[in-house]
Amino acid sequence: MSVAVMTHASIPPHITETDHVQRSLVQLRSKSDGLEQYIFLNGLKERDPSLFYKILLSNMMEIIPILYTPTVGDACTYYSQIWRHPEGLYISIKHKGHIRQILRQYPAGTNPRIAVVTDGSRILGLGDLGANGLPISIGKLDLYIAGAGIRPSSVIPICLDVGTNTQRFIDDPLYIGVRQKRPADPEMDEFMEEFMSAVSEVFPELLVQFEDFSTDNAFKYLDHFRSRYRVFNDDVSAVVLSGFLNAARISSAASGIPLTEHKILFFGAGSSGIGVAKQLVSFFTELGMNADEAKKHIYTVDSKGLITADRKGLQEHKKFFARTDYEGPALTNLADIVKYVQPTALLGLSTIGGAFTGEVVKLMAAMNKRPIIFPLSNPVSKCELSFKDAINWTNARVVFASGSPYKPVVYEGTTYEAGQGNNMYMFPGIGLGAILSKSEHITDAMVEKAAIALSTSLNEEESSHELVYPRLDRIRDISAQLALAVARQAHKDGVDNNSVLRNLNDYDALRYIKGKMW
Ligand SMILES: NC(=O)C1=CN([C@@H]2O[C@H](COP(=O)(O)OP(=O)(O)OC[C@H]3O[C@@H](n4cnc5c(N)ncnc54)[C@H](OP(=O)(O)O)[C@@H]3O)[C@@H](O)[C@H]2O)C=CC1
Ligand SMILES: CC(=O)C(=O)O
Ligand SMILES: [Mg+2]
Repeated sequence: MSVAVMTHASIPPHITETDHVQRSLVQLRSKSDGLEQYIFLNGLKERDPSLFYKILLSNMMEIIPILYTPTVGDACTYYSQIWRHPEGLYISIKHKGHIRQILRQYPAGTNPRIAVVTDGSRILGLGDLGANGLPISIGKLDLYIAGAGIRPSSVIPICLDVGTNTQRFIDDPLYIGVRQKRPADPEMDEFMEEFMSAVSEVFPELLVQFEDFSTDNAFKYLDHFRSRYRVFNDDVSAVVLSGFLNAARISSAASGIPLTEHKILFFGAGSSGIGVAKQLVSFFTELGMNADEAKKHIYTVDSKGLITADRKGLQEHKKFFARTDYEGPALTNLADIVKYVQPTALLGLSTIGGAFTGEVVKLMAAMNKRPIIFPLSNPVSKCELSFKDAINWTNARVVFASGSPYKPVVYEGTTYEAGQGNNMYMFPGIGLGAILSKSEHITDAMVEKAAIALSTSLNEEESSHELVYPRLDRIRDISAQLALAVARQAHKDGVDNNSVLRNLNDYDALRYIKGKMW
């Protein structure tokens, strides 16, 4: 119950809604530890949801890094220890065979529209956290609410509790999940079939966002379900294309190298690295290149080094970008790979904190007037490069965006701001656009158009500061623009079902979208 409607005599006379917002913020700020702040906010949401959302909506820059990356990484790591009350849904492997019945127990009369579903197998860059992964789904949905105005009653965080391969959790007496190893593929595939069919039947209007599945399952289940259900995978569709386009503009202005001649080195070739690389190829093909030409601009690196086609036992998802033009001994050291490739852009989606060493960054700076360096792994402990080092090692010439936020850095009297290349800019708008256009599926083109809308959303002030992503406090406006782009593309792809939105001009469509925000 919010303070405004509290009438009980136990409420002191001088408690007003306005000062209670301030009081709650003071309480939050009195905690120096991020995890304690997370626990406080989590308790506030349980006690007084309307106060929680009021505080969230008016203090997004401060609160989002607690509910989301980086602090949500700690909340996941320690979720079994900090668990206080039920939130979200746990669908367990033990429910296999009767998942429909479990879902039907969800409170009657609610009509969830978006579920973020994780199986906890690759939470941020923290690995297999099993049932501790639920806060990532909760955090993403808080962003849908804050960033795109989705009603809190329309979201449903789900953790698929199928086991964990992290032995220390299985051995931990406080671990909240089932104490067993993850099932073999056939059993997991059956479980996922049953879950997707049940959840789509019980909640017919639901859009499902897969989140933080391990590489193979991320690709497999997206491919498997996307033409049958309303589903997308946030990690495969990460936010890099839009930031890269803005960064390339800045870098090209200094170097004269046109966009179509950039060379992009992906450090990390998992679900995100490969997903993002494919988006870039798709974008280059729209500029007139064929896919073979486009992929020549992209180099990928995994834990074994530069990915080349002659490598034995190469996983399926790595084959498309495997280089056929490298001859010589395997290149395993990143500095050697940078010397060989001479990239204009270095993107990190590897989960390896600090992997972009002084040597690597200085090489990038020696080769490029404005090197593009995006260390995108989350949370901060897994980020390949800190903003401070990036600025110092490049004499502030770097064009930078990281997955988790960094504070501004002062270098020789000038203050520089880090871009936050995080898919939090994308999924709220994609979800809103998909819901409002009532689209049956989320096509690649819808995601790509959202990325392009994001890249063109910078205002003059942001561009003049050479930002590559807009400021977070404009996220509502940005989400509306992305939702419009998504809805328009859904129509072109023949998957939308809302003729009202379809027939409005852009001005009225934006008003319509904003009018639907909570
Ligand atoms: N900023 C954002 O918006 C997003 C950020 N991310 C972040 O990206 C990271 C990766 O996610 P995801 O792609 O799903 O994870 P995956 O586990 O699918 O991929 C990780 C990749 O990094 C490679 N890798 C691991 N160790 C090394 C190493 N020592 N040297 C070089 N490469 C290495 C792996 O190699 P191998 O294949 O050989 O195992 C694999 O290709 C996570 O930290 C996640 O938080 C993800 C989505 C969005
Ligand atoms: C941001 C995100 O989705 C990730 O790091 O996995
Ligand atoms: Mg993710």
